[in-house]
Amino acid sequence: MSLLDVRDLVVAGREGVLVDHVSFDIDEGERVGLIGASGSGKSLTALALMGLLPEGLSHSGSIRFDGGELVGASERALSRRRGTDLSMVFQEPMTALNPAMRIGKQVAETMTVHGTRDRAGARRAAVELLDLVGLAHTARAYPHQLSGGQRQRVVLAIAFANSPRLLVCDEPTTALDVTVQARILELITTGVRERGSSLLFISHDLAVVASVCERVLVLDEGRIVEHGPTGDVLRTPRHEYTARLLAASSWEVS
Ligand SMILES: Nc1ncnc2c1ncn2[C@@H]1O[C@H](COP(=O)(O)OP(=O)(O)OP(=O)(O)O)[C@@H](O)[C@H]1O
Repeated sequence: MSLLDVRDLVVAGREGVLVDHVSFDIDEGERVGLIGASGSGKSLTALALMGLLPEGLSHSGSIRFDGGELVGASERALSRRRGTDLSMVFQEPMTALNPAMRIGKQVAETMTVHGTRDRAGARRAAVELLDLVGLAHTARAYPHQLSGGQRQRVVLAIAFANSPRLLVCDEPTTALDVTVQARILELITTGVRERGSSLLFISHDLAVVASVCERVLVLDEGRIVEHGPTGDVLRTPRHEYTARLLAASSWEVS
């Protein structure tokens, strides 16, 4: 059985259908990329999985996580899942951080809120997690005192705090300087590998997807038009849309 099994996911708003009968699954420990042009429905697919769709949008279909149905689950059940079983990293780290709280406390709170550690244990674990992302000295800093890349590393420490079974990353390096992107990608891949977590990785950057993901899904206007092992899809795209995405990208067959 797959860890995540999405069947016929539809996300709709007042203007119509935005994600159109999307189906895919992710196995335990598998790293899957979701690519597609701007507006193709990548973020809405991810937000639906997390139970975080913006107001005015609704979803239907089935999202089974470890056998349990998430569509129609109570907000209480979903928020219990978020931060423990499921974790999400967004493009802009400031959206995930509390500007008025010290970094160390934010990381520790992820664990105390979900009851995975007591306060003293969470404090110790927070220091270790920050150390792992190369930020041991920032526990007492506030988010505005850090660079964008450092903030995204804090977000990763928080995302990994409870060893999620599925990490969803939505363009996690797009807002960052090219020089720090590689570091963030490395932290994501080692983080999921060490914990045996699965990964759904959204990007419009095919080179990044090729370096991180074993399998890829291609979304076009809300529909999955192609999927398969990353190398196969990027080397010999079957769908004309994927070929166009490739032509527009800097990714080169190696
Ligand atoms: N809150 C909303 N209400 C109505 N329509 C929305 C809302 N959010 C997104 N959309 C529309 O849904 C479609 C898919 O959006 P989505 O953000 O999932 O695209 P995306 O593939 O993630 O794009 P990008 O790469 O630019 O982030 C777009 O046409 C977008 O305009």
